[in-house]
Amino acid sequence: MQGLVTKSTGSWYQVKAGNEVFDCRIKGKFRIKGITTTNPIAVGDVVDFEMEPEQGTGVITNLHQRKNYIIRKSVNLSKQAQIIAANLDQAFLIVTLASPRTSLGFIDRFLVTAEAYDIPARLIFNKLDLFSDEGLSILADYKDIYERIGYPCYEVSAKEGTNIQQVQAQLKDKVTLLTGHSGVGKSSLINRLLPDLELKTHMISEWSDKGMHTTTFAEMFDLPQGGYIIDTPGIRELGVIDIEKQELGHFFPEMRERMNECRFNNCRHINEPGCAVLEALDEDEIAITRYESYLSIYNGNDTRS
Ligand SMILES: Nc1nc2c(ncn2[C@@H]2O[C@H](COP(=O)(O)OP(=O)(O)OP(=O)(O)O)[C@@H](O)[C@H]2O)c(=O)[nH]1
Ligand SMILES: [Zn+2]
Repeated sequence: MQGLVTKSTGSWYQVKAGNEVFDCRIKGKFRIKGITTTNPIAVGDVVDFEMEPEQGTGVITNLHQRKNYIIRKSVNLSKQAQIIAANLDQAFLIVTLASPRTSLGFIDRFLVTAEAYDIPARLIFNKLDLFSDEGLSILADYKDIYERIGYPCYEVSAKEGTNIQQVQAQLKDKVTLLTGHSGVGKSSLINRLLPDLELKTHMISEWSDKGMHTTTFAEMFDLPQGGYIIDTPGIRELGVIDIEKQELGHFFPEMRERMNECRFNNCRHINEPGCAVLEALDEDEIAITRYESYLSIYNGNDTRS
């Protein structure tokens, strides 16, 4: 049978085929060229599996080719990576300007990651109900920075249900990763998007009862209007295997579209004469905050806030 992996604990996989869901394990080795992963199969994967009638569980026998996948780099130096999810159509970052504040550096690192994986990205500004007039004006500036370079933005209040339909409309028939650092209201927003939340809590406790619960890396939820959202509990930041310094500018759309005009084709856009990026920066065509993020990533400053 062919199915879609909707949840993974590292040793057990929940596989959806038609309207049925099966608990499956892996047999044999699944390797991906170039990286060593701690989990060979992830949420969003399409797999073939066979049922074992005695146990009532399945065995995954084949992994279908992935359109894309995102990973989390392990914190140690073993170069091991964990695949968080596969076959994404888009990724949404939930951000807040206050309580807690998402830094622009954090937003920009997320966007660079999405570009590196070639996954369209959008930003959701949550907690709209808390905004003062001053906050609203900052929000307008931020929206302008990001929409100008091709990242659609939404302003919502998960608490009050404001503008949730705009987000919902974008999710229809797509596989969407939702992410954001702790406290931004990701769970509250998911609750809004999945009216049938009882299902969510129910599934998790059922797995724990069966003793299958270890760490949940990611979980996929059916949307009532069609499509899926992927939640990544406890994952603060997405990792990219490796971005070469020379490549970094390609992952900033506003730099990408100008760098062919730089005098030197190996321009780093830092202090080179005839740099089209620096010129655009001078003329306020490129936001200074975006350029600062470029420099920060380029220099390997890993300030995570
Ligand atoms: N005022 C306001 N508070 C919100 C809104 N959305 C969420 N919150 C509050 O923000 C806090 C964090 O919300 P959660 O939904 O738990 O956030 P989370 O991103 O899932 O955070 P973690 O559970 O830590 O991962 C809670 O106290 C929510 O009630 C909103 O739109 N407006
Ligand atoms: Zn340049």
